[in-house]
Amino acid sequence: MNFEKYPWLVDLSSPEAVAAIEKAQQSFQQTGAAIFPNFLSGLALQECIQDARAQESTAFTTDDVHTAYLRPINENTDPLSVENLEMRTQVASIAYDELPPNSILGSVYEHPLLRKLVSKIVGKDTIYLSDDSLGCCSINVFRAGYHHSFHFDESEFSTTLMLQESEIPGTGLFQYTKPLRDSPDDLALTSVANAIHAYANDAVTTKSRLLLEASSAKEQTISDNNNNNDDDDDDKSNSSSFAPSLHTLDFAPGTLSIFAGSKSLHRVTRVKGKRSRLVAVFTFASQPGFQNTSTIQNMFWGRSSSRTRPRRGGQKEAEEKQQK
Ligand SMILES: O=C(O)CCC(=O)C(=O)O
Ligand SMILES: [Fe+2]
Repeated sequence: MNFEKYPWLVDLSSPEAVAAIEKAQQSFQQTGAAIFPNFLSGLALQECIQDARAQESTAFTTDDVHTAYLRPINENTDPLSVENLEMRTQVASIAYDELPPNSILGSVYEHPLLRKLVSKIVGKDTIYLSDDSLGCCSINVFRAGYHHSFHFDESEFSTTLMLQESEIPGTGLFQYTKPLRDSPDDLALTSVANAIHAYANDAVTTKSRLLLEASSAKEQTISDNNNNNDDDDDDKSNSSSFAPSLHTLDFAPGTLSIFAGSKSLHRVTRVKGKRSRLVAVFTFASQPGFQNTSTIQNMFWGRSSSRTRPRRGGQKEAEEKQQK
């Protein structure tokens, strides 16, 4: 971690830390993400990039379709509903158990300070490392042509660390809406339909129901706007589609991003050029023992495992202490 750029990290109760955290909290709540440029730098960043490059060619590649909710098709709902709209994603991912046993990336993920910082920004007293032996801390590899369609994450809190940008600027962008819902039970159908309709219409093969949902959302938005004139800029709907605004993350190698992955709809646009886009994904949960479903494990790592994340020396004790 870059203690030169972020000296307040060593004391999160200092006035500097409180001010920086407050700013990040606001950004997280209003836009759906907070970023810390150069959070990792120098040799530590170089080592993470080297580990990622060493494994990228053998990482499992998914070329599959999924809904925005990353859930199986709901047979009880209209097949044309946006709930059942399947979009294509192509991405490779280096699983946690494919990283070297004592990787720097793993030690950043397990560092108690990172958890403390993320918990303050997402507004929780304590958050826990994921217990998923594949997806707790993985690296996304986006080769030329790869992209990740709009979705909400299964994991509650997502944190990413940019390692390597794609070669062609303006490609492989991480784009996200403000939080659209409070819990995974809320499908936020109208906002999701509007966003997909406005920004990813090429993904829509069967449009009729989506258009219907989007247009009913339009009516809803009009009446919301009539009742509420004090929206700030981010809340203003796109005038042509009434879709939630789409933000693009300002992402450079070493940038840490904390985003509301389970509440903000997000995607990665298609990558162009020879260099892969490499992004580490750290996942956290509000309860200990989180594991991804086997459907998600199979989709992104090509296998499923209920093994718990291996602990390094001292880690087991540190986590037990955290839970007390
Ligand atoms: O590669 C990224 O920036 C994040 C992609 C993503 O949304 C995910 O892996 O769930
Ligand atoms: Fe995601």
